[in-house]
Amino acid sequence: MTTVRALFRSQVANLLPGCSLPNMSVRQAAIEILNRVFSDRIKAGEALESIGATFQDRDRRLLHEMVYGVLRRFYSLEADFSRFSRVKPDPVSHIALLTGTYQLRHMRIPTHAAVSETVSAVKCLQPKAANFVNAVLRRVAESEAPKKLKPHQRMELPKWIYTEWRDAFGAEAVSEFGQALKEPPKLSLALFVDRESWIETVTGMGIAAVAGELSPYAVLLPSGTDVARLPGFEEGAFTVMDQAAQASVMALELSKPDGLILDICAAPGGKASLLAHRFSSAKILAIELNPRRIPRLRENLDRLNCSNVTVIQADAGTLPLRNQSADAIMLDAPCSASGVLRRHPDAKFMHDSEAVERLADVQKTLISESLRVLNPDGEMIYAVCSVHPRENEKVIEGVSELRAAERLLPSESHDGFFFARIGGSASIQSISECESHE
Ligand SMILES: C[S@@+](CC[C@H](N)C(=O)[O-])C[C@H]1O[C@@H](n2cnc3c(N)ncnc32)[C@H](O)[C@@H]1O
Repeated sequence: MTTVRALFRSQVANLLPGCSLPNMSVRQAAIEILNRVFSDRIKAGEALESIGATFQDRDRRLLHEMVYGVLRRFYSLEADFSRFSRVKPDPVSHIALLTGTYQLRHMRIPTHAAVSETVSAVKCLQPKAANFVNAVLRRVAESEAPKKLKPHQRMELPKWIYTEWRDAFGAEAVSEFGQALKEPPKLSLALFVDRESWIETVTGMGIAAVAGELSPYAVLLPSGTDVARLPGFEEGAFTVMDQAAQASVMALELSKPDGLILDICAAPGGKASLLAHRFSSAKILAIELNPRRIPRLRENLDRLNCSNVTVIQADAGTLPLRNQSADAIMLDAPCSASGVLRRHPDAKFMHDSEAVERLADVQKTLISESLRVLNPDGEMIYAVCSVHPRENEKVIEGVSELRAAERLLPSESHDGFFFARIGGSASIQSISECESHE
């Protein structure tokens, strides 16, 4: 299978003198960031944070829109310009054509500027390709967007994801939620103060805020709302968290109000903060493997006034805890993030089908280790922000004492999410054992 990464692997842009930071143009920076995402699997947010920091506000917003726009619309953009290119473009030209076509089709930038500025960026990065990119973009500008696209291009999904979802959920359902995945999401908050009066205050400021239906803590605001300007930000009145993720925390039951809850795979702390507010008499242990993510985790928990949470750095595959010592567990396992593509469209390019298999193995290991430390009277939630059946029901196939499982497919008002409630005395039968009993 040709993955996007294989296509871009061969080349990282070699910058010419005068083309590097701080002289980089917005288009050049967009090409550089996208190249890092496609070839090095650097997260778009991280690349934008480092390269984007050198730009003024207006240019930074433009850069953000170009990068995320290309990531969201990659497949239709590629189908569009490919009609006018007889040769396979080199990596820099490929990304420049995606960026130029995005500006022409989806941004209110005059045609002349979209083409010439993109070509100038190519002159810096790959001078020999400038004429080619210029010629193709001119043809795109003179033509209409293609009327016919393949289903995976229409849904802006890699072909393997489209096929897997079509087979699992049906073409109609995929086309419905695929539409939601293409658009930037609403801002979803978990609010820790009185919801009704906060919504009233925000509505009074001219911002349309509504209560979310999946969690009593959820509030939805228009996409692009500036979080820092909302009342109570500094005081920790809320955290940004999709309402589907909140629903997974709301599904957890704790039999002993002052019991010990483990929040496994905790950074940056969204679910830990909701657990802390929902179970204010409980002791919560937030466990995170990656030491680089721990300062942000602590900072968030401090801002959100979660004094009942202790953070530890540990591998959830071998927890430093005694058997049956926890009363409840929230396991938010690492996954392919296929349910949050509208928020993180770069996730389409980070994982291939084989990676999903490897992630499913990790998820099973973490469930098994969680069950070791869980009290038989307690319960755990297994949660992932992916809707691939291989990371959902397949992972829990051999688990006994499965109390409930829910998959929320992405929609306009929430991300895609899966969570399962598992009883503390559950055991795991391996898949091969299940098969041999059939
Ligand atoms: C989906 S994110 C968790 C989001 C978090 N629960 C929240 O609500 O904000 C997954 C996290 O798991 C961490 N992680 C991955 N493998 C882990 C392991 N073996 N043990 C502990 N943490 C792990 C990652 O570093 C990452 O921070």
